[in-house]
Amino acid sequence: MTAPRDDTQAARPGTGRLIAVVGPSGVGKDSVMQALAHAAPGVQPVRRAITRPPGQSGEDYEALSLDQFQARAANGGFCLHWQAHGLHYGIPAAVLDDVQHGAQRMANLSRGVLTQAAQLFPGFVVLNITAAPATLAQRLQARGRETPTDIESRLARASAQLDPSLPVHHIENDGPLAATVASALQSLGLAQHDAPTEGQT
Ligand SMILES: Nc1ncnc2c1ncn2[C@@H]1O[C@H](COP(=O)(O)OP(=O)(O)O)[C@@H](O)[C@H]1O
Ligand SMILES: O=P(O)(O)OC[C@H]1O[C@H](OP(=O)(O)OP(=O)(O)O)[C@H](O)[C@@H]1O
Repeated sequence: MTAPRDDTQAARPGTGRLIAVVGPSGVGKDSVMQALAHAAPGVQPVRRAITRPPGQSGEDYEALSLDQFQARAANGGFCLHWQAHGLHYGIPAAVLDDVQHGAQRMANLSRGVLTQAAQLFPGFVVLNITAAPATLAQRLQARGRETPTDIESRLARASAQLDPSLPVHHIENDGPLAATVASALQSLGLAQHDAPTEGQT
């Protein structure tokens, strides 16, 4: 079953796009997305479904059991889904409908589904965030959501390569978050607009 389209996010057909935010674990994807959403309210983050226990820190997600996730996937409830870190992740099918109707959305995706996502979504772009390995290790330890063993395996996955044919904006997040967000806004063309204007539907 598909949730109804969120018309508060709708713009004009032909203007929609999905910004895929990618990068290694701990690089700052969720932090950058939260700050971008604040700075550009017309580009809201996607709430992912994840087979992660509820109530863990970080992003706002829909916690599903494996059975719930698999049933949702079988019913066409996701436009994209993948597995990583021993978890299943899904992007609601309604997000594709929203973007096809002109909305701008951003989603934390696996680098492994970018080629598929580029074929599905109109206006598809990638925001690839990088940071030094020592920065990643320090941030994952400080975040404290994963065990030391999980952190090791996340760091081992850090250097996944991107398909060179994708439209990619590269951003470094080794320095202050505000500087990274300013660069991302500039690179994505969101620096001066995208705040909803009065009367806009
Ligand atoms: N520029 C930054 N400077 C300092 N800490 C940061 C910065 N960006 C993110 N963090 C912190 O690093 C940790 C990992 O960030 P997070 O957004 O969860 O990364 P990801 O979603 O890529 O795994 C969090 O504790 C976050 O507060
Ligand atoms: O294939 P990759 O590009 O390596 O990505 C694998 C997964 O890692 C991230 O998950 P999650 O947000 O749960 O972890 P993170 O916050 O530690 O990055 C990302 O959103 C993917 O779901």
